[in-house]
Amino acid sequence: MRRPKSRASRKQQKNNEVQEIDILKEWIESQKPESGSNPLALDPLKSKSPIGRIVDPESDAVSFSSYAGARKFYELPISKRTKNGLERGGFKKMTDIQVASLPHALCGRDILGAAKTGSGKTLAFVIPVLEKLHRERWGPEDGVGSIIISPTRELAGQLFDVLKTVGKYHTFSAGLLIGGRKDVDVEKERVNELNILICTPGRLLQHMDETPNFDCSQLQVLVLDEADRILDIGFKKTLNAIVSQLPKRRQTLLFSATQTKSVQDLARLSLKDPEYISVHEKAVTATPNRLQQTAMIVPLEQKLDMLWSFIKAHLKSKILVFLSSCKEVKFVFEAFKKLRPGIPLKCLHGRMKQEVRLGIYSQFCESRSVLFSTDVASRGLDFNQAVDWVVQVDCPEDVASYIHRVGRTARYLSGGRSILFLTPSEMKMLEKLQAAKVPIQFIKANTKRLEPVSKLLSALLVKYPDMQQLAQRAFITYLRSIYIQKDKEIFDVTKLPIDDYSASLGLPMTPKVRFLNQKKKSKNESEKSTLVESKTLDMENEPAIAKEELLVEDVKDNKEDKDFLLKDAPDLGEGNANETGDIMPATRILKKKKLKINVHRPVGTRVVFDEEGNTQAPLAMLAEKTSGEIQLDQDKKNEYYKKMREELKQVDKEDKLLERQRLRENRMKKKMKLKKGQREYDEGDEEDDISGSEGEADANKKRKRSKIYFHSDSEDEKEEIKADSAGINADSISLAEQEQLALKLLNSMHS
Ligand SMILES: Nc1ncnc2c1ncn2[C@@H]1O[C@H](COP(=O)(O)OP(=O)(O)OP(=O)(O)O)[C@@H](O)[C@H]1O
Repeated sequence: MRRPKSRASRKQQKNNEVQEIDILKEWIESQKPESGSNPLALDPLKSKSPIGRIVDPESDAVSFSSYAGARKFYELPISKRTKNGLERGGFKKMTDIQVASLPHALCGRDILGAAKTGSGKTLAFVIPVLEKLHRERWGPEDGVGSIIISPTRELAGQLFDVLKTVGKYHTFSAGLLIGGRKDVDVEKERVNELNILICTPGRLLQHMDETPNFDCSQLQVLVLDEADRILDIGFKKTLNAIVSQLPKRRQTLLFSATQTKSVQDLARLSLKDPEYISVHEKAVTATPNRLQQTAMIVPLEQKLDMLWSFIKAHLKSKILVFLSSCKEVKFVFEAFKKLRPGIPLKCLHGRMKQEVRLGIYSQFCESRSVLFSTDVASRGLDFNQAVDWVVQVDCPEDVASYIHRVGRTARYLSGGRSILFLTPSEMKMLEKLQAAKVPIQFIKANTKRLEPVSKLLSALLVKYPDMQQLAQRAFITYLRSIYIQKDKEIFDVTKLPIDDYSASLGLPMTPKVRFLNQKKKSKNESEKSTLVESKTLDMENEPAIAKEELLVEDVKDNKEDKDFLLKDAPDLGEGNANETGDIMPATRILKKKKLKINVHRPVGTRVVFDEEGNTQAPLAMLAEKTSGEIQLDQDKKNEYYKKMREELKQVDKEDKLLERQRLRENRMKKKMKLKKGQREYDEGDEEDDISGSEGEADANKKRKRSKIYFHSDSEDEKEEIKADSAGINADSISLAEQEQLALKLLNSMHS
């Protein structure tokens, strides 16, 4: 048991510390590296040279060792507390980025640091943070002294662990502020007592907006890890709002494997003559040397076959698989889990609960398994036991994204391998990677060893109706992810074999993809071309059953659509949740939500009941189970579809009749409105207005007209909704009367 320290020894320790701080300050100031110099280019210190304060015994003259050429942590002007923490973490020799940046950062300069993935950038900013606050003798009453911002919650958690290790012997208080945690009220009570905050942008801004007396006015050091990501358009508004509340006099450290050089970005952070430290700029490759990278063409419809075969062939490996959407991750995970490949499977994406996310992350750190993930795991994460393989099933959005994804393997001194699946239309990506110094080898897929999985998936979808929904959503969100990509040289949704892709997921019919139809429509309008369309996009000619039964783009799906839009939309600051899942503060103006009304929805899901009254998937009734396998008789299936088509045709006929009648009524209403004139309409509006002031009444009117946004399938329906929202009561006049009136109107117009 440790004996409590006596008052005298505590006093002695304090004096020693004050002395140490004075020496550190003097040492740092006297041996500052020249601004713009590269410490990595200097010769290392001689092994037996004295370190720190050197007193000449003869003349009593005091000098300090040069720290710019330091290669080991103990050669740096840092406190004993930090040195002990580093030793505890097993850190002795510095990595290149640490050698190059720490001397500049310790003397208070702003840093723009770039180095390959897994090269030790975290310590390059954690050490200066601890040292700055230590030298300033920061205490609990001083409040927030440093803020470290990370783009994802998992990465923030990991940074917090590093801070805890290296800062173990310091007395600062530190807090992890990330979205998705329920204890925000507890956080609010304590956040003002914390000295170091590690946070995701959304949660930090939430505290700035909502926590009473939240004060960052004394901030000393701001750190942006994965700086290019935090500075990009997705976080733009949030970051601008954060920075506007921070003092301008501070040190700013930016680190990433793919650093931003945009002057505009840097201006937003008001950096002062930053040191641009890019240790691997002249390196032959942009990725770690121990990483073996391959790419191969995999047609879209074979991706799952290839992935399944790959997993089956690497059952003893730790594999990280990247897919482009949460719903794809969910579907592939659930489907492969049911097919039991013989290795534990896990999945990670931004729509999972925070505790589950952290649980999965730490489980994957500990064990050999396959983790299916979105880009939420692409940056910064350092999985304890090395990842053997990174498999990119869906093409990354750009070169930077590729570099971060593959960077989850081959970290520090370990090796690793990666494979990228490219569809034939995505081959341009290979050129872009090679141009960006990514040494990637193109290989041919060995199709002989391919284990087709789509038939198994079809059977699964019949057996588990929920899986069918998941597959449909995966299908649509994948197409949408391609559709919204910025780089149209690589991503062209019109080149995808969507029917084959749908079949490869086990889907019996290709789901309707509304945004593709819209794209098709607008293309036709702009080109004013005749109706020559590729077969793959001709969804209108699909059998009626495909339209009705498999229509899956419902309101729920809009959530996922947002997920994708986050990638390139600047709306992170205005939506409710970003990829990190952070809740955006309510004080900002919320964008008016477009309400999607799916006119087909009531018949979108066909519910069939078995004899006991349980719901069943329509095709499940036709399936037969022979020797444990589920089989569908093709004739029965065809017959079933034929019957359904006929039924639907009949319903369709009736619907069309009704629809025509409704449209006629709408046209009448419109003309009526025109005739009655704006004056009458305004009067009606004023009657409703109870605001009292003219200005407000005006604003109210505007609001009334623009408040409701509808998204409907047909222009006609939009017209109908607009008419209704303009307050015209369709019941107040009969159809016959309306027709008569319209005729009169027309006659008077032509006479
Ligand atoms: N000086 C060092 N000595 C030994 N190990 C180190 C040293 N510096 C860092 N490491 C280890 O190297 C691994 C990668 O470090 P880190 O996570 O900081 O990389 P990074 O450059 O931030 O990567 P990324 O770009 O992917 O975020 C970690 O496991 C870390 O503990």
